[in-house]
Parts: sequence; structure tokens; C-alpha cells
Amino acid sequence: MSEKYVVTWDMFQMHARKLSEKLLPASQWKGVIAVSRGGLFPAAVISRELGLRHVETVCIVSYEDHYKQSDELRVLHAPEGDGEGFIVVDDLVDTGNTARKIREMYPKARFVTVFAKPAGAPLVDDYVIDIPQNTWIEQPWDLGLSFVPPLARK
Ligand SMILES: O=P(O)(O)OC[C@H]1O[C@H](OP(=O)(O)OP(=O)(O)O)[C@H](O)[C@@H]1O
Ligand SMILES: Nc1nc2[nH]cnc2c(=O)[nH]1
Ligand SMILES: [Mg+2]
Repeated sequence: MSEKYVVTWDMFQMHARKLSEKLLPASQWKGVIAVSRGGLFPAAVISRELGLRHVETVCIVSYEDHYKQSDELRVLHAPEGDGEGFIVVDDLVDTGNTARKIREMYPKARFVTVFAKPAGAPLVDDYVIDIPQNTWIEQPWDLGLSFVPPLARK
């Protein structure tokens, strides 16, 4: 990835609120399924904004074989059903591998993300922010504040 897009907590919350607005009216939903782990963060905001107390997780691990990134995904935990009446939420869609698996598992759910890159965007029902394919999204939960030395040091 040649570029970087840094996301702060307040911007993330703002975008997740915008995503929640796209999911109104809240009464049409039974609950939220977060794609763990990245989806846990927008799921908390959506659950709060829409007053949805039923929150589930689907736990998926994408892993590498010895030499290259694999398309295979390992599902550790998944709620039963076809997703009808549920919002399935992830933080972002990149290649679309995770999204394809989610769509297969929950064909009747509304699948949404905060960020989408072009390769994955067609697989998402709603998202908020377009990000170029060559750009790595740095999420706030992966970052920390650190000291930056002044330009002019004695
Ligand atoms: O469109 P894709 O290429 O599949 O990438 C998108 C997925 O990658 C990240 O999760 P990751 O697998 O890094 O795990 P995590 O959510 O547990 O951090 C992100 O949270 C999405 O779930
Ligand atoms: N944090 C982060 N995780 C990813 N997983 C796949 N693409 C990305 C990305 O751009 N940022
Ligand atoms: Mg993830």
C-alpha cells in the first residue's frame, strides 16, 4: 500500500453515526451482528444510535499460508440463521473476501461498513467513506499517542 489514511476516534464516531442514519427507521431491525474484531467498534455506535440491544458477533480469521495471502477464511463463531432483520457491520471492506463470505452466510442481512475500497464496495449495501485501493486505513484502535520531537532541538 503506497498511501495511508489515518482515522481518529472522533472521526470514526462521526462516520459511524452517518452510517446509522442510513439504517433508519430503527424499528425494521431485530439487531446487529458485528464482524469481529473491526466491526465491534461501529456495531457499538449503531447499537447505541438505533437503540438495538440485541448484538451478536461473527468471528472470522483470514490467514496466510506459507508463501502468500490465502482467500480462505476460518469461521470461529457465527450466529444461526440467514440474517433476516439483522444489520451485519464491519469497519471496512478492502478486497471483499470477508464481505463475500458474510454475504454467503447471511444472504438476507443488510451488510454495511464505514469505509470501502473499490474492489469491495459493490459487495456492501451501505457505506460512508470511499478510500482508494492503494491506501491503508489506520484505525484508531490500532494507534496510540506518542511524543513527537520538536523541529528545533537544543
Ligand atoms: O475486504 P477484506 O480484504 O477481506 O478486508 C477487510 C477485513 O479486514 C479487516 O479485518 P481483519 O481480517 O484484519 O481482522 P480483525 O477485524 O480481527 O482486525 C477488516 O476489519 C475487515 O474485516
Ligand atoms: N486496518 C486495516 N485493516 C485492513 N484489512 C484489510 N485492509 C485493511 C486496511 O486498509 N486497514
Ligand atoms: Mg475484520
